[in-house]
Amino acid sequence: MAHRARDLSNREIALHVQHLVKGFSKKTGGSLLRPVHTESRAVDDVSFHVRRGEIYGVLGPNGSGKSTLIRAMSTLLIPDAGTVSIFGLDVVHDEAQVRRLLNRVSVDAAFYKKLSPRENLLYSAQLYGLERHVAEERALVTLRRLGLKDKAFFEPLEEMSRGMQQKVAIARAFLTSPVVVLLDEPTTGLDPKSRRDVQEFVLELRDVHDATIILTTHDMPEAERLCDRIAFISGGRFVAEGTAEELRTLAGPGKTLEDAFIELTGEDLAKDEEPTP
Ligand SMILES: Nc1ncnc2c1ncn2[C@@H]1O[C@H](COP(=O)(O)OP(=O)(O)OP(=O)(O)O)[C@@H](O)[C@H]1O
Repeated sequence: MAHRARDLSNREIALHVQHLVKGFSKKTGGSLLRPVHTESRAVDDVSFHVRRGEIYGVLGPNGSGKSTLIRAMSTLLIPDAGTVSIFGLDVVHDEAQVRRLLNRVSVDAAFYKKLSPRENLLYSAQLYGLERHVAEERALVTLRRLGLKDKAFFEPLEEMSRGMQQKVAIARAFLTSPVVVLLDEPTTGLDPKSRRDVQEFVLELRDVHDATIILTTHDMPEAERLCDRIAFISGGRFVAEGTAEELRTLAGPGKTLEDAFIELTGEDLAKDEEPTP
């Protein structure tokens, strides 16, 4: 399951996050007319870099800041402080150029549910300025690769399982052949077959297309299988970073990645995990 660490030290830096902070204001008391708001940091001074062709995992429990981090990296949220750059381009100042290099896949992907994957993907292709036949061919190749039957391409999305919809979201993200891919919990809630299809696709993206991938997960075996390096996030902060082996070693001889996570964050990831169907 665990793979040997690859040496990526001579590769260029694809993504560089420096002292990133993003907070949200929440109503914590007061009255209807005089509410009291408190600012809490969902991402609290996070710094890391990812090299070209690397798969970097951010592992943390519910509410630890994973999605906020992904959204800030993908230009959807403006950081309160700190910077994110993709191949030297700043995600805030060079947003249009960054969007050509990067795409995000998340479970909250918006689709026209009464339309088929084909119709949804062709609509997105039009927004991206892609030619229809190029987009259709690319989407079909990705969906077949992810194990979706051709006939599902023409059925309404609302009739599809969550796993199938997630595969369509992945195919949409790849219409533009992004060089940096942000995958926010790509396999959460998927059945074992779909989970494996998605994981194999992620490895193929790295090996065949030289993509740089940042993924968030709750799933320890997934992080060990896919990621070159892993960061543990807790309360919006990175508490440790390294290869799975380095993180296990931090916890001591004979320890698992889960032991390391509990020891370093004081939290138990297993309590969040959705039962595998
Ligand atoms: N739009 C928002 N407005 C207010 N608070 C928010 C918003 N988005 C996130 N938060 C808060 O920020 C914190 C981090 O949330 P985030 O969704 O980034 O965590 P997560 O690790 O992705 O969780 P999950 O695994 O459940 O998706 C939480 O306390 C959450 O309530």
